[in-house]
Amino acid sequence: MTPAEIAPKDRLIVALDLPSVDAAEATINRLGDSVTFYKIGYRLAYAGGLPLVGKLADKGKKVFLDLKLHDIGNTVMQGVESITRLGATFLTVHAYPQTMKGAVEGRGNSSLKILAVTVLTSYNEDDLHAAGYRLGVSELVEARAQQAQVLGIDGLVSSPEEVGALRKIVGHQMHLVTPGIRPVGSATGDQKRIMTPGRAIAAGADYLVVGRPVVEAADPKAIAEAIQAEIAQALG
Ligand SMILES: O=c1ccn([C@@H]2O[C@H](COP(=O)(O)O)[C@@H](O)[C@H]2O)c(=O)[nH]1
Repeated sequence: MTPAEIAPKDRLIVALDLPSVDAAEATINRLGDSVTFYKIGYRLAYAGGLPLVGKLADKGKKVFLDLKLHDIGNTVMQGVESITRLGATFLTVHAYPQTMKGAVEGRGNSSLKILAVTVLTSYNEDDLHAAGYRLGVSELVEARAQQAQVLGIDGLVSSPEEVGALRKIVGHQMHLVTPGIRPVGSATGDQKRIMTPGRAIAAGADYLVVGRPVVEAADPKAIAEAIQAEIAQALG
């Protein structure tokens, strides 16, 4: 399936940033058939959440394993090789050349898709400067996208603000996945480069990652469905 063929509903990835497998399963049950794609990150993975990848896949759901790996190339390669057996659809690594090269080797011919995290959505120009980078956000995102493409990475994680420029660089061959999504009226939290769901899709994002606005809502299903409706409207 090309990114353009993804159904509006399947473009929402709900981040299960919850403290336990029980809490995650309760949220998954409340979301029911509405949500087809889940993200498991540090909080849940380190609270015993990795077996949930296979359980969700067995139920026909897709899983984005957001482990943001970064180590020497050989270690990344071996780690990714192990992760190919879990049943996830997407796995993140940080967009450093050795890391991306190792991840592509470890993924091999499996169905796992590797996403490179370009610049975290909680970073702005000052944060990058404080971390020792000379390039600004858009320059670094674009440079990393070019390296990722050459190395055979399957997709990119960026804020929706960079998606238009990224699409011009990588065309439709790579999945563009954007956290930093905030429906109108949602708290920003620690995110700095944000957009509403409709604007992110109009900018060209393939998938939107939404955590707190859904999982901390009084009615997560109603919020998820409202985001999916906004996605459908933006796709026209
Ligand atoms: O640049 C990045 C990369 C990953 N994330 C992850 O996405 C979700 C966003 O959650 P919200 O509650 O909607 O802010 C979270 O799991 C992050 O680890 C990101 O935000 N930015």
